[in-house]
Amino acid sequence: MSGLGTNENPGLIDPTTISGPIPPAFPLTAGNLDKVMKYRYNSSGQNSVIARERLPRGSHICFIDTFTPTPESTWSSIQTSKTSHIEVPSGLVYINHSCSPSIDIEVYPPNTDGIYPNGICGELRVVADRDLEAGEELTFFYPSTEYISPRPFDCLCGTGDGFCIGRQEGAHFLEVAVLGRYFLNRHIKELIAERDGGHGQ
Ligand SMILES: C[S@@+](CC[C@H](N)C(=O)[O-])C[C@H]1O[C@@H](n2cnc3c(N)ncnc32)[C@H](O)[C@@H]1O
Repeated sequence: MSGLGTNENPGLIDPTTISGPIPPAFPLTAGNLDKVMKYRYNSSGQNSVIARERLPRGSHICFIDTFTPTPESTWSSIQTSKTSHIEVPSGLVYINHSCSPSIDIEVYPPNTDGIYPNGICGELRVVADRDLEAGEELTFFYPSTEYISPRPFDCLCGTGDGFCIGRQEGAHFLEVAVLGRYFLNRHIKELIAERDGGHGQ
């Protein structure tokens, strides 16, 4: 998620344009997300999403079934293949980036007609190596979906020097040694392999 492109997500306000809390634009009841998550305004001045209940590592949280294809990457879009992006007009847009994420987002690419089979373009799962605790923020590693983020930002995830990537700009700007710590989507692995002359992950 990121960017300078035109935001086609009606009602969504860029948190960097206003100081202070902005009410979330979407009710969590849409898509029954309220069963598993709640909103919280966090200490970094960002809207965020937290877990309602503890969920075991690797478990399914929800599918992404409410989305709008968008022609270019924006500050709030998610990349679903080398060439496709979606906006999510739901509570999922408030999931922040972390260098020690609590969830993975696996995206499914559209077919050659730009259609997402079964109307689903991705799945949210708890990361494979630790449980998600009740009240813990849902975060994912943005470079796991984004190859080049049009609006980079200084990361406030707080995981500390030596682990936090510092500036989130997309996977293109990260070394394989760093990327290798994370779940990565297929299009990111392929783009990194192309970047590195076929010798990527
Ligand atoms: C789609 S929004 C996520 C929701 C956002 N917190 C909000 O309140 O609307 C993506 C933006 O959130 C901010 N953001 C997300 N994760 C961040 C992080 N770890 N550190 C700093 N800013 C972050 C950045 O401004 C980024 O462009």
